[in-house]
Amino acid sequence: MAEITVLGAGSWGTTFAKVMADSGREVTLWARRGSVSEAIERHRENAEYLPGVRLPDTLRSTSDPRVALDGAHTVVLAVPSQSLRHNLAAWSSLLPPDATLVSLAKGVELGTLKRMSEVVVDITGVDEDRVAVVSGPNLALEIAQEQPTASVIACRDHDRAVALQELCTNSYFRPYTITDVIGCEIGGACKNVIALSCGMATGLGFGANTLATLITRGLAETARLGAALGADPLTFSGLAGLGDLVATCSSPLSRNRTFGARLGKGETVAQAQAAAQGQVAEGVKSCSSIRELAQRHGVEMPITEVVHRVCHDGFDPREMAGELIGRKTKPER
Ligand SMILES: NC(=O)c1ccc[n+]([C@@H]2O[C@H](COP(=O)([O-])OP(=O)(O)OC[C@H]3O[C@@H](n4cnc5c(N)ncnc54)[C@H](O)[C@@H]3O)[C@@H](O)[C@H]2O)c1
Ligand SMILES: O=P(O)(O)OC[C@H](O)CO
Repeated sequence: MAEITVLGAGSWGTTFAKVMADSGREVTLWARRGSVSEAIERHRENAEYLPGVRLPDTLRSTSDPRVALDGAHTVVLAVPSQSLRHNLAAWSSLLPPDATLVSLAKGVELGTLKRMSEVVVDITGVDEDRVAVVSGPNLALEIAQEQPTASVIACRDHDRAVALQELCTNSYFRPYTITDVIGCEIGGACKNVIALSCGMATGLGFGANTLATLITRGLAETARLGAALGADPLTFSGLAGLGDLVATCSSPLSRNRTFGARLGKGETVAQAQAAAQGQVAEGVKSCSSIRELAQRHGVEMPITEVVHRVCHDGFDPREMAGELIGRKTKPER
């Protein structure tokens, strides 16, 4: 049906489909619910996720994955991390041979502790050179409003990353390429957990010093995990590391930061979950898988540890500061 297919019509899937359509490409967006694809076709709007954003006429939408995937040379996966395996298993036989598979999800799978590109390889059996990852300071609504933004495309196959870069470069979206898939994915997954901690700090009434402390030490523990997994340390000072961390930890648009702020103000996890209205705050689940991954590799991640305890063990966010500040003193690096 189109040269590019985006599977998942949430905030980011819809926005990334718009980015590629605005880059002059034919894009089909698959939505789980027929009502969403019909509304996009009829009204050029995905009102639930991006109210007020007009979608380009060249962006088509369907709820039939067979129709969506027919003839695509690039398939973009835009469903939440913990549902990727299940969804991809259903789509696997429909994937066109040789298509580039692009992951937008930022998380680490519970149980397997795999990054999203590893899940893609696991399910489809494709060579890892065919899998690309997009990450960076990319709050969907700002990009949908065409605010200037940069991003990173990571793929072990540099030529494939450049080809994808050409497909999604336009007047408001500037993607860079890298080959460090591990660093890109670890940066994207960990920043959600650090954003939860920043949200908690904000909800508790703490100011800029606390936020800067969490962002900087959050970056340090993310980079430690990345190094243990074989990432390039420089990736963490780039858009998929520091860039995404700063955007997510500072913006009220971030679902993770917002979720954390609700906890900091005294809401329960269930209340914060209900307030999210089905939109995914990936860090709530990934704090557990990242913590386990860190333990497996002997990496210390104290902020992730505390976030996990708040989200899953009933730890009171008001105790968070004492817990982190009261740790044994040590050199900065
Ligand atoms: N929203 C952003 O600003 C943004 C930016 C960059 C990356 N991301 C990442 O992109 C991924 C997708 O995020 P999003 O913002 O589009 O999420 P979202 O919550 O807005 O929507 C997710 C989409 O997946 C569908 N979905 C939800 N659960 C599903 C399931 N179990 N099976 C099949 N489909 C399901 C929803 O119907 C929706 O279409 C996440 O990993 C997120 O971290 C989001
Ligand atoms: O809304 P969040 O917290 O899922 O963050 C969105 C993007 O990942 C920011 O880059």
